[in-house]
Amino acid sequence: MLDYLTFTNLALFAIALLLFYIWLTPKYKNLPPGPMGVPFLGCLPFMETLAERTFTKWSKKYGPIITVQLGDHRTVILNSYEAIEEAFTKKGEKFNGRFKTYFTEFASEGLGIFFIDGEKWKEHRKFGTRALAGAGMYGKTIEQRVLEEAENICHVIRSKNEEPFILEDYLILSVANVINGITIKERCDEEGNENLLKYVASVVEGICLLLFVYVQTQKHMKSMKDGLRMGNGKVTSFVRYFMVIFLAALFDNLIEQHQQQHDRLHPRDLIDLYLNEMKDFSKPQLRYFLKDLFAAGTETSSSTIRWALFYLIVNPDIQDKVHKEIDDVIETGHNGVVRYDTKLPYTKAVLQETYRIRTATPLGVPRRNTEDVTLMGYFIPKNTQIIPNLWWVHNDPEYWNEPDVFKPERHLDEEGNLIMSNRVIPFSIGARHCLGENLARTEIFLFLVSILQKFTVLPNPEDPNPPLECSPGIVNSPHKYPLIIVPI
Ligand code: HEM
Repeated sequence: MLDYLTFTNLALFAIALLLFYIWLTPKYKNLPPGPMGVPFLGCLPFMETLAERTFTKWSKKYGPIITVQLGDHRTVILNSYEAIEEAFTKKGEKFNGRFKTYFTEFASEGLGIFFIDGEKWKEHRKFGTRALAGAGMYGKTIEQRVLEEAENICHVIRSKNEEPFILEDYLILSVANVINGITIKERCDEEGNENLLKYVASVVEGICLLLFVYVQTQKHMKSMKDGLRMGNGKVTSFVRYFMVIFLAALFDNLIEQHQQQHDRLHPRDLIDLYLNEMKDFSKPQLRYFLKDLFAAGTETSSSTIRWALFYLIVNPDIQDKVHKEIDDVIETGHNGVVRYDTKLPYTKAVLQETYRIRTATPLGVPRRNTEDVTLMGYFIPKNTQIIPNLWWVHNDPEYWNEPDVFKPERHLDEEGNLIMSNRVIPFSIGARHCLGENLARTEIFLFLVSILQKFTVLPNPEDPNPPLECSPGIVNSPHKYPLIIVPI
């Protein structure tokens, strides 16, 4: 009898909860169609590890733009180039917001550039675009900085004497040091490198842990403490390095040094420029701005270089062609200087194919529409989470013949000239596309060419197949794999 009563009470409670949930959920007419979810979690229980694949599956059923409830968040997935273009380019003004979650607010405190919007974003975006191009700074050009770091990587490779080693550890530092050079003038010394390595490692760890589901369910956490205990304390250490130790200690010291030595007429780096140009200077805002540049620019670029090397290992004929093109074009042998505008169409096609086949951020970075808007005939209420499925744009067989095959030739015309396809959009599009796109393209190209100008990248005999599977998370990074790199 008691069991029967308990069961009835529980069932009534569940029904009441369900009705309450349905009552709470706002109803809109003409939303893009999509799958039904379950109360509170929405569609999260039906997601596979690689969210981009699940969205693509649903899109095949419901159309190129779909509504998916992810935990608390009403989300619209843009699953075709046309949908992304209409939203981010043609109606860009309305889609330039960033979607805010409990996590984004906690990680940014509403500062920096990545997670802000409105006038403050516009001002920092304008400033950041000029600063990352080195405009208005004294000293080396961006290209010189990148080439110095690329040379440094080549020294490291030589020092390994053809033994297998993990390139990633050095690559990520070199890429971070390029940003260092632009933002805080100096390359890190050995001690600085250690700090930087710890910081970058924790960012990477954090990025991997920020799996889709985790980000989407923040509101369901009992408390922040519970949230931070997830992942065996890794999230805690990530947050500690990310926000407290590294940010406050390193960046604040640097900002103060810059303030003391400030020479208005000779800005050396981004901090000097910031002190010169930004009307309402605030140390925390600058600290988070610097943090965003490091966090956004390290793992993405270094992963892309590693993917390119992995694909060249499994396609030695393609690597031979790259070597031949570099030899033919850069006349003075292995010490010849390469520039970003050096005409290496085949090598650039290899990179374009790498950007396509292993999209660094398969789902971009979620945006938010700042007002009610109609998109492809559907209504999208203000403050909806908007996710572009960049991975599918790069892998849709309607546009890419055999999308799983690495074919640089698909990006070349009959005369061997590079075709810049508007369907390869790893940096996203519109006014809020990647702020570091030019810097990233320059460093990825110059690092790759500098390495292949001097070395051949070989499979490791102990494990001849580099891991090519996509990894889940915000950034699609390759797994660690010891490379053997030998002089030509
Ligand atoms: C392969 C390398 C990279 C890829 C694939 C990449 C991709 C992206 C993507 C997809 C976004 C989101 C854009 C959007 O909302 O539509 C983004 C934003 C951003 N990226 Fe990158 N990125 C790379 C490298 C870099 C580098 C080197 C930097 C700077 C040092 C950088 C700084 C940023 C910043 C600051 C944002 C936020 C921009 C804003 O909100 O206005 N990225 N990136």
